[in-house]
Amino acid sequence: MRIQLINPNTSADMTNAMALSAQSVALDSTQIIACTPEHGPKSIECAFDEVIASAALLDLIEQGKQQGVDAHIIACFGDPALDAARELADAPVIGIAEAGFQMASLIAHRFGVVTTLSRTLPASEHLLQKYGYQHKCSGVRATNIPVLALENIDPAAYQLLKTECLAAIEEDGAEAIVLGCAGMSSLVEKLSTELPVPIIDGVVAAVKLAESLHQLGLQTSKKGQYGQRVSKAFTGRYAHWSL
Ligand SMILES: NC(=O)NC1=NC(=O)NC1=O
Repeated sequence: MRIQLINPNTSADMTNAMALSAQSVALDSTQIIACTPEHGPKSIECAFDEVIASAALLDLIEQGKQQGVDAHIIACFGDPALDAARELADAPVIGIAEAGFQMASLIAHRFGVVTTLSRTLPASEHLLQKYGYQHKCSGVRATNIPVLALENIDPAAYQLLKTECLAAIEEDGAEAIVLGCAGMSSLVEKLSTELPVPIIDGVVAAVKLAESLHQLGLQTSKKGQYGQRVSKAFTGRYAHWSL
């Protein structure tokens, strides 16, 4: 199968790092097609970043659809444009936050989320409520590590991340941890050896969910919410979306 792995920010190094994680768990028969938008923010850390990134993200979804990919992964913890992408796509579209929550809910009574800037906490809390996992989450914690500081993370920042994970476990009662940023994907192995609970990265969780859906022959339902978008004209830079 072919999985389109979309990093919605424009940092190619981050795309490459998450592609390595994805490939490390993918079946031999799975091809990971990693892509980065040409336009948009270098990282997504607030509502403005997310909205701007979403337009280019949807162009990539359409590109993947035309290429006939078997699944799309939106590899940003805010799951930006996930519903819109599902209106466009026929293949499954998986957001890494939803994938991480789902995997955590299968192996722990309560899981914690440890993310980047504190201003992204409401977004994570919103997704927990939207997906129906609020009752299984022991709490969402921020490290205040900027997304791009996760690339080649320095020892002080890593220690900060580990400390928040330990606090989630010891103070909040987290029995598993979902890492709240695609940029943390390369840190799962090290954290897993140093922390007493399962550590879940939404990127690799999304890859395995995509493979399962493909093997079961399940695609996005086009009835109702994710049915074809409403036909209308678009103007200016979005004229290509006219339907
Ligand atoms: N919580 C986050 O900040 N998530 C993210 N921002 C990005 O640019 N990529 C992420 O995964």
